[in-house]
Amino acid sequence: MPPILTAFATSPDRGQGLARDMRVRWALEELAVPYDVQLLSFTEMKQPAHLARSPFGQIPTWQDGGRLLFESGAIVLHLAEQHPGLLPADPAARMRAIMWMFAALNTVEPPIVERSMAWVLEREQPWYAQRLPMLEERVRTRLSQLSAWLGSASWLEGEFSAGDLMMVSVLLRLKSSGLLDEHPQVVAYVARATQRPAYQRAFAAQLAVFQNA
Ligand SMILES: N[C@@H](CCC(=O)N[C@@H](CSCc1ccc([N+](=O)[O-])cc1)C(=O)NCC(=O)O)C(=O)O
Repeated sequence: MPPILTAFATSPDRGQGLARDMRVRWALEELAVPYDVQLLSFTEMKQPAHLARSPFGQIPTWQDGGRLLFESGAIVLHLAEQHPGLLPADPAARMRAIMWMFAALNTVEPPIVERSMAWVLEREQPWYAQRLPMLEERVRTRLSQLSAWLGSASWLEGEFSAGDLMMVSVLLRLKSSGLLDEHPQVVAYVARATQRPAYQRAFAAQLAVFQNA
């Protein structure tokens, strides 16, 4: 029985690949690991059967035989440890690639999500107009720092790794914000990654869910 990834039955992003199952799908395609998808409604995600998979009632989760994981970062790391292709063999280089996964999730993603969620939840509030510049400045700071590190390099550390996959997955949430466009080297980095055939296959698969919903 193939491993099972859980995902939204009807993604709120209309198939634009912003839900966090997308980064796991991308890793699976890069590693050529076959998998099935179990689509869940918002209601199903809060039922005991799914809470047993994710205590937070979220997607994605990963079930492979007796192994059960939640957290997209943990799932991608597990897959990258189990299959060659997303982490270097050299221990020092491997740790640097994993370091960039943490940087994506712990340093770059938080201001991006905070800005995005403020729009979703606070845009009608009187303080939103005053708060937005501060939120955007925090995102700009990380984009500037990332751009400075990248320079004209193709990837964060030589070869494409799970660190790049996670970083680009995080940056894509800025796709419609205009903030990325202020950093041409970051724009080129994201474009380079999303032109990868594995990304294209993963994107098409999750878009098909929305189109067939
Ligand atoms: N840290 C966890 C976070 C998982 C998570 O946020 N899951 C979201 C879906 S991806 C987050 C997401 C949702 C929608 C968009 N969008 O653009 O529409 C983008 C990202 C979820 O299950 N939400 C339902 C809930 O919390 O009840 C991980 O990385 O796996």
